[in-house]
Amino acid sequence: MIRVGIVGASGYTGVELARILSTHPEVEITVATSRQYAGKPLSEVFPSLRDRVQVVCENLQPDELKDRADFFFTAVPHKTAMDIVPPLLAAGKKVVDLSADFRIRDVAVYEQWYQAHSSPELVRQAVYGLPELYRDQICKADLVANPGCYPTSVILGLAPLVRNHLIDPGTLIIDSKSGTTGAGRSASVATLYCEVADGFRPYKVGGSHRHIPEMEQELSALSGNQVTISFTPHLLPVNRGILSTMYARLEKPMTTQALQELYETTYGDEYFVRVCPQPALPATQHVRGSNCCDLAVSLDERTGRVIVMAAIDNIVKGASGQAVQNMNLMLGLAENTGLEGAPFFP
Ligand SMILES: NC(=O)C1=CN([C@@H]2O[C@H](COP(=O)(O)OP(=O)(O)OC[C@H]3O[C@@H](n4cnc5c(N)ncnc54)[C@H](OP(=O)(O)O)[C@@H]3O)[C@@H](O)[C@H]2O)C=CC1
Ligand SMILES: CC(=O)N[C@@H](CCC(=O)OP(=O)(O)O)C(=O)O
Repeated sequence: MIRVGIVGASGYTGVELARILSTHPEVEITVATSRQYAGKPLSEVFPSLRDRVQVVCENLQPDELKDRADFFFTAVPHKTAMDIVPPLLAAGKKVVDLSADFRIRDVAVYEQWYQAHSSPELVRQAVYGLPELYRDQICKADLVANPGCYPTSVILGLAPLVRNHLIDPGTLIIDSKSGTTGAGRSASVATLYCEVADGFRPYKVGGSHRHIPEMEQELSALSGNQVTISFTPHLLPVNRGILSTMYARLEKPMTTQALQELYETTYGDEYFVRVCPQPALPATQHVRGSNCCDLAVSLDERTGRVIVMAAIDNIVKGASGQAVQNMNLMLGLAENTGLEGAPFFP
């Protein structure tokens, strides 16, 4: 069995990693960290893990952690991971970092949106962990930067159109909605029950969300030209799920059938990307608890705009499930090991 460590096990992505890894046939969780819950079994912090996960939370520094596992997930806030990852890599461990710290290849852009980077040399070494785009590099990587939740839905949704220059990127509008687990488990007024339940609101409007540079980086790489997007996130009164709806003007007229064939051809061999048959549309409840990304493409013939819809579970394909998918590739395991389960519905 491969020994796996979860750094930041007491957060929402941490508990989801523990849940997925608890039934993974090739790994065992040998260490889990949390400062607040040090000394407590993880199954006491999350009773959902009772009798399934035995590990006890510890408050450990990276130097104390490194001999306790062969493979690490860092599921801590951005700006924190950049100081935890380097000693683990120096000790010869492989790491999937769930934060944003190693996702942005241009350090100056990272520093503009986040803060000064303490390990810029590792940014160059990191591979962006979207397996459907970077599978070969991920297989050889020691450090994988797991994508953000919104970018996972958006990049998978737009890749076929952008790569083939079928849309005018200047007309791209991305409208995304996320469940509240996306905001993490720390207490804050914005995520109190009364602030979220029974309502629906946009936030970080006007190009201020920090996932914008990540999406632009990947869409620009696919296009070969700079892509600049309009992106508005919204907070849904549900625990899990992201639905992104993306609009752009087609460069030349296309039929719905041609668009459908493009998506089916692009993703036909992908286990986790499911292209909905026409006229079905994706929904967050159809991917819940799974590593699936459901896509649909539609044509607005009146305006010449194409509409792409993508649904994921933000803490599975948007975080911990994708992190395990990356681990499987990095360890030479079948990519879907431990992730084969169907979504749970209703
Ligand atoms: N939630 C989501 O849908 C997604 C999250 N992500 C990213 O994954 C990472 C984890 O997210 P999430 O689980 O939601 O966050 P949470 O806030 O729920 O959990 C954060 C975890 O990190 C630990 N932690 C916090 N600060 C520190 C620190 N300074 N040193 C060591 N440990 C620390 C916390 O435990 P303690 O305070 O007890 O030490 C906790 O276990 C973040 O970078 C986030 O941006 C990425 C995609 C989607
Ligand atoms: C609903 C909600 O608040 N979502 C978070 C994004 C989720 C996330 O974890 O993004 P990173 O991995 O890049 O930190 C937000 O908008 O900031």
